[in-house]
Amino acid sequence: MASSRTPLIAGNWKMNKDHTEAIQLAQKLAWTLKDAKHDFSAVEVTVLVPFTDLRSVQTLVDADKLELSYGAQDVSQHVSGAYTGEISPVFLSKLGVKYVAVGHSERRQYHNEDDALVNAKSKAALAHGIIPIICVGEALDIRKAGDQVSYALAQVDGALAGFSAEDAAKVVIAYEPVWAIGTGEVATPQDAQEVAGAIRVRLAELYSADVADAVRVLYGGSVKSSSIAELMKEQDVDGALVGGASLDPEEFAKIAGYQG
Ligand SMILES: O=C[C@H](O)COP(=O)(O)O
Repeated sequence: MASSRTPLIAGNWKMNKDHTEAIQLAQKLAWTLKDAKHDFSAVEVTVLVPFTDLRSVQTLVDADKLELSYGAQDVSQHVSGAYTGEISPVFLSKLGVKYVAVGHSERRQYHNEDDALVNAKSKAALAHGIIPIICVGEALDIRKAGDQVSYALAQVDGALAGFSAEDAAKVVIAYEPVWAIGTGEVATPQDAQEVAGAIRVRLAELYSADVADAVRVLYGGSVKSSSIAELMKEQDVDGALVGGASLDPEEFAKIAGYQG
């Protein structure tokens, strides 16, 4: 990755860990990172936790003055009102949330989220000071057809429609090929670079070289401590969105410490 961007290692806990388990996991992660003398200014670490864990994690982070940041896995595009079951970006902001995953493939698949909704949610997050981690990536049939780049770029175009350059520069984009999520089948570093590089070129076309340079592009899909270092050698891969391995604090801390 280029040195101007701070790498981000984000753990997506998905629908795992209740609020008491969340405290234990976040605490264990913080201790493990501390023991490893993790330099948060060199590699940022965040955990995206279930909504019901946020208050507990916030309390722990505040009480222990942890450098670990935290976020949510989804957000409503609305601020308030008759939207049963939705969580407002205002609520997340009040809980000190730094990041929110938007358009994860599991949301797209199980909740029919489309690019227009991803766009609206990303705008809502940014409007309340929360950085969206916008997820894009192709299913296996699209990869087999060789259309992975055009597919991901269309998702990026849709997610960023109407964004100012200033707002676009703030987002994080996670390239997560669906066929690599939870399957143990990690994309090769070259696969990750192909799409991450194309996303950066598109950002330069849509906005400017400065915006393209500012945006962090993560790779996600079966990332482990054994695969992260090679992925991070790629010029346009600026970090990882880690699912299963983020539930093991020692493994996740090793991923975050990939340089060491
Ligand atoms: O958000 C994370 C991704 O879906 C990757 O999950 P995974 O590391 O379990 O494959």
